[in-house]
Amino acid sequence: MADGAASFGARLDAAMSTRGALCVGVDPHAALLRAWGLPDDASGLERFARTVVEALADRVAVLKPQSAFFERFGARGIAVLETVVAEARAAGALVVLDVKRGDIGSTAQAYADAYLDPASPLAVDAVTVSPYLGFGSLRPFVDTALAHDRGVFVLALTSNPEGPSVQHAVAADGRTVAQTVLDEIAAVNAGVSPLGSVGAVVGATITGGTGHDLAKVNGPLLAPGLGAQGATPADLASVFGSALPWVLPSYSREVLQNGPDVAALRHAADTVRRQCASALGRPA
Ligand SMILES: O=C(O)c1cc(=O)[nH]c(=O)n1[C@@H]1O[C@H](COP(=O)(O)O)[C@@H](O)[C@H]1O
Repeated sequence: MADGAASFGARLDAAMSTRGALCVGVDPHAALLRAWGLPDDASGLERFARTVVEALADRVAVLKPQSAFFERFGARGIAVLETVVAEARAAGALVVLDVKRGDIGSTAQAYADAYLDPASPLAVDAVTVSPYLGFGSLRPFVDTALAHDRGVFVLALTSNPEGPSVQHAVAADGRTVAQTVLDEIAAVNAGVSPLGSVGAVVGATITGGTGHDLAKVNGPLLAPGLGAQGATPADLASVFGSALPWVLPSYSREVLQNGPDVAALRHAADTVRRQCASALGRPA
């Protein structure tokens, strides 16, 4: 454990206990900026993202900005992202930057330094990463995260319909590609209590009993795909089975479409948090 702080897994576990299991994505789609009456430029981006932070950062466990929506405004967009990350963390939310990185090891280290070293201007609590250059290529992310009490969420069973063509492919030893990813995560998290700092991304849309062993991951299971992509809290039990205690449900558009009214954003987040709590068997 670094810096005398608690591990990301421990901080997330505590946040899910005190604030409830909910991640809200900060996804400033152009269409949402329009719907909020904002210009599709860096000033509109800033108003949008800071309103979400004002509404939700003091009450939800996790905020998850989607990096591309900030990057599309260049340096000004990145400056907004830095502000949003700092304000969200100051208000007590954990920040997971959805940036889906993955590269050869030497370059992966530079990405890890950019997002997971507290000395970086863009340091966050955790990032999303892609294992499809081989799980071993993620070692710099995992090592840097653990050294600084940060986390990573590794794409395993993504919510998009194209995912299974790669992730359900069967490797030489008979496991699916996704199961090999889940097993690698489990190995990193083995023996860690209360929760490992390496999570898996498992879409709530992955219904139909895929037979993957999620319970032994011993880390958080980020579950996007709820709301706008069609999955509902009622799907969580069949997708996650005995792994329900580790599920972190994630919504973006379903909540964001209620802005810019702060009270309406709070009400929407509270509604989905309660619906998910009931599905996950957590206190409301
Ligand atoms: O890593 C992610 O966050 C992610 C993984 C995945 O499998 N599916 C998925 O939708 N996401 C992200 O989660 C968010 C979903 O947004 P909504 O569909 O509006 O709730 C987007 O920012 C996606 O990029």
